Amino acid sequence: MSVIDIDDVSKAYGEVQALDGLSLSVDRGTTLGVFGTNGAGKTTLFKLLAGLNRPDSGEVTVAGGDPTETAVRGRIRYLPEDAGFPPNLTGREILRFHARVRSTPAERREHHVERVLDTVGLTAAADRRVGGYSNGMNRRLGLGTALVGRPEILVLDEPTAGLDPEGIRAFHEVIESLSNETDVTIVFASHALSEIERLCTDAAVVVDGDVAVAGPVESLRCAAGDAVTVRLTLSTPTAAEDAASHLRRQDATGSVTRAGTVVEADCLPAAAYDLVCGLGPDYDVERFAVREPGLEAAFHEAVDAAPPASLDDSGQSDGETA
Ligand SMILES: Nc1ncnc2c1ncn2[C@@H]1O[C@H](COP(=O)(O)OP(=O)(O)OP(=O)(O)O)[C@@H](O)[C@H]1O
Repeated sequence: MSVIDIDDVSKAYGEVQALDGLSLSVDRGTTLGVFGTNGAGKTTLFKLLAGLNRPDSGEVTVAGGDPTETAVRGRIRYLPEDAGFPPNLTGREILRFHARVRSTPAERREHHVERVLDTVGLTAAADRRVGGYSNGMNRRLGLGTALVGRPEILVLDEPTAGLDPEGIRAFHEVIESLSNETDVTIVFASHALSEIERLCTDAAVVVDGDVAVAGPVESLRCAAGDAVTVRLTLSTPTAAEDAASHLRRQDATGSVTRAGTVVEADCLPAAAYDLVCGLGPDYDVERFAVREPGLEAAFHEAVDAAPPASLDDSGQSDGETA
């Protein structure tokens, strides 16, 4: 059953058409990754979902109602890209405040705040002023505020942007446990396709204010084609060029490229290991790996298929501002 329905929605900022007839429906319990080019309209879409803006035309329905209505908005949590907090308050005080605003009963408030701190890994830093928090800690606190009061729908705008690998791992663990253990619906924007492949059941590619392609991650991956890329590392550039020439003569290979000691060849999955073995002992292959087609291929297909944005006299595309 769908919990988000976006029907033919458009939104402009002056001359800039940020969303252009976008439609999308999201089932309850889905973890949806939204990705696209810069300025494609993701943040604009998220603000509509969070009830912070209204569309110029079309309809946005979240949890059965209009997200600009207070009762519906209370079921949604939006974490913007640049969530900021009063620097003099501690993490615990900020979460307490959110718990109070969201009507968590007084007798359960402290316990709830404690649990949220634990979930986002901020227990040790709970009583420090957030002015001294690192960027990663700030992002985690932002996620914590979004989790207060057990929301039904989480809308997270690039929550891992600017985080170090440890911060990204901590965020991934929170999202994985939320999607495995609850039926919360999570919509998040990311430029990291590997993150979407790892965490999401579904993905949507937004291009020029519209959804270019959407569906289960697995289907998008399959639709992106069957070819795998075999990546070989040889001991010298000369050896790599010899191996590349050998591979180019094989019927099973598609495109073959070489850069330094690395050779990449496209082929069907079943042919990958035969190709490597076929190089035989004459070629000193130091390493090899097989990369499967992923969302990256689906993304490029969607972007390439979208009609080009028209250019104005200054040479800027009409989907961008200076
Ligand atoms: N308040 C605003 N005033 C004017 N133009 C805006 C405003 N907000 C967004 N835009 C424009 O609308 C378009 C869509 O912006 P939006 O922020 O939704 O894209 P995005 O996909 O989130 O981009 P990014 O990946 O770079 O964060 C862009 O051309 C942007 O410059």
